Amino acid sequence: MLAIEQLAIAYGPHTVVKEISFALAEGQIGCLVGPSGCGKTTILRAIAGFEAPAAGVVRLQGQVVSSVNTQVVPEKRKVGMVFQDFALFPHLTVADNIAFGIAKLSKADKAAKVKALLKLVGLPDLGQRYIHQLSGGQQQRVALARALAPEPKVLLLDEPFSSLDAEFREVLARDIRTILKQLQITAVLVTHDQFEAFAMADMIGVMQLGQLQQWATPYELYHRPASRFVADFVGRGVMLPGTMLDPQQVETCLGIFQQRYLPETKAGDRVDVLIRPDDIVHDDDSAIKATVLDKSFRGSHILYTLALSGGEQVYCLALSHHNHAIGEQIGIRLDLDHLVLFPRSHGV
Ligand SMILES: Nc1ncnc2c1ncn2[C@@H]1O[C@H](COP(=O)(O)OP(=O)(O)OP(=O)(O)O)[C@@H](O)[C@H]1O
Repeated sequence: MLAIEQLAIAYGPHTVVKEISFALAEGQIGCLVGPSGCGKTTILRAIAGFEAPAAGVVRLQGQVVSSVNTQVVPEKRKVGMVFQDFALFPHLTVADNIAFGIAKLSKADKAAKVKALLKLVGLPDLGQRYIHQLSGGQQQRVALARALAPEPKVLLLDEPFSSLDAEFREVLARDIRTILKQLQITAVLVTHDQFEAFAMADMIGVMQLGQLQQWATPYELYHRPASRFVADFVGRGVMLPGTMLDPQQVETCLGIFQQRYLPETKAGDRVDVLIRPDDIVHDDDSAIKATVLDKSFRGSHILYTLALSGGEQVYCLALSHHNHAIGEQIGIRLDLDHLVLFPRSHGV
């Protein structure tokens, strides 16, 4: 449905998007995350037709809509957009805002469509309100309905939830995902918030300095980050120093761990092992003890920051009835499904 192939975009002498490729099938939701200025919005603008590529191709439904030689105008692309600031018209009612992009339809068709969209986004009775009479979340639902009214094939969402409370953001992201899946709309979301990306996306692209570091499912990104940058950017975790005993075993202060054969490593190599909070299990019977440095209550779980005997710090996500005080020693063990290793960065 949407394919980006070797896309490069430059502003004057600065190439801000560098040979990026990814694809989404019909109804799939992709998400671009990365630090500020890494080129996420520029990619959305290229898909919408507002930026021309310096190299590469954008395809929609198999057809080239952007290349060095081709640039289909935005109105002809069947691409809808939802922005961070909603860009709703304050002097129009909710219903008129939604009908804005479907002026060509008959009055009856327009009314029927607006009614159906209001129902779809969960605001069936608010058509006659004005925008200032709505909450931020309701306004964002109206912005979504307005973007969906012309029946786009692809929907682009640029930080659509960033002005909403963190807690509410995830709920709205899940609701919008359900709506997009119901309509089988292909969508690309740009966000700073990885939890929002996890809640919404089938595929996530992590960008850095105009390059796509990894394009993968949320599960793969979290558990098999392709680079140290992705490992640091996605999810919480620490790098625990380790030494390779052979290409299949690594020794750390938490024990010796087996892993799949890594031909590029040899005995004696120093590595960093990625340890996520859910890799460390609280276990009173374990001989390995750690001191609670900090704790953060998360409802069902507590996120502990622990100091190991050698001074290294790790996180541990424990069920919240395992309630321990700061300064207390608790037993832990490492429960790794697979190891993620990177060459030691500082040569320590
Ligand atoms: N119209 C423009 N002219 C020149 N440079 C631009 C223009 N628009 C964006 N840039 C630059 O291109 C780079 C990528 O910008 P872009 O807005 O795509 O980043 P982003 O990842 O969306 O950032 P943010 O998360 O802060 O919104 C930045 O260095 C930005 O300063």
